[in-house]
Amino acid sequence: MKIALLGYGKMGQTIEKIAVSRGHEIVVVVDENTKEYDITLADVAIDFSIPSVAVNNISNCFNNNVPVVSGTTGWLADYQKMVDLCNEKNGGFIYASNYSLGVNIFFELNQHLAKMMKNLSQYNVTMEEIHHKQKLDEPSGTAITLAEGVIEHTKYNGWEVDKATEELNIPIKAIRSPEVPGTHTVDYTSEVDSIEIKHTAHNRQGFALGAVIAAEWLVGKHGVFSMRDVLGL
Ligand SMILES: NC(=O)C1=CN([C@@H]2O[C@H](COP(=O)(O)OP(=O)(O)OC[C@H]3O[C@@H](n4cnc5c(N)ncnc54)[C@H](OP(=O)(O)O)[C@@H]3O)[C@@H](O)[C@H]2O)C=CC1
Ligand SMILES: O=C(O)C1=N[C@H](C(=O)O)C[C@H](O)C1
Repeated sequence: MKIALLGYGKMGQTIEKIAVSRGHEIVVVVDENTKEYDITLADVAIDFSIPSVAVNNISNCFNNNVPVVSGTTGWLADYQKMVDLCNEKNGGFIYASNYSLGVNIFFELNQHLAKMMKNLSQYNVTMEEIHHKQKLDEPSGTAITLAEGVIEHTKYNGWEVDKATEELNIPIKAIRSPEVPGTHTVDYTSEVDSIEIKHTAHNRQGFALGAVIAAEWLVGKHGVFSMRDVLGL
């Protein structure tokens, strides 16, 4: 498979190693300094860039009939626009806030726990995400997905960073600490006890492997998909 890497930072470089080890070829690499590139050289594009360019990168793929796996976070206000463009162009698209197998299992666990807590109004939910200091967005995309999972099944109807000013918003604490690849905690606390679920990434390999597996899965398909589709969860 010929791959275009849109974004060649911490993730782009990790993805390159895993993709090559699985027999794929990197035919396009794009970073901040790239002036022009031919996306049509690739069978699939993998975008791990920065929030301000993600929409442009993804649109360029759809406009050139190249399926795209998007891992960039912090641009989701435009997600529906990209879904519409994908459908209009009959393209192939996967966005996931987190591509690691472990986090996708954690997402399922989070939803299952939220369903069980549905009627237990004595518990208040709080979340915490910890990431390296270079991260541009907060809260993390993963924390937003976790919050959406809780909101779907409980009394909560929104989220806020740090402190919640609305009673039914989930407060998400975003901590920045050197070198942390990504740690997420969901906590239910009552007067008498707490229930906590936590995922800790030890490095970026899980994210990168998941993104390459998603790209392998997407080639030849048309439509908008998720990691649940890829992993058959
Ligand atoms: N979904 C998931 O599983 C995961 C998502 N992420 C997300 O992926 C994104 C990238 O993370 P990470 O690799 O750690 O970040 P980095 O800052 O290490 O890398 C970002 C890259 O984007 C490049 N870039 C800047 N402008 C452009 C442009 N116009 N077109 C293409 N690339 C550009 C930068 O170029 P230059 O180096 O020249 O500045 C850099 O190579 C973030 O949004 C992060 O939240 C991260 C991990 C997992
Ligand atoms: O920026 C990162 O590093 C990460 N970003 C993703 C997010 O925002 O959730 C995924 C992972 O936590 C690492």
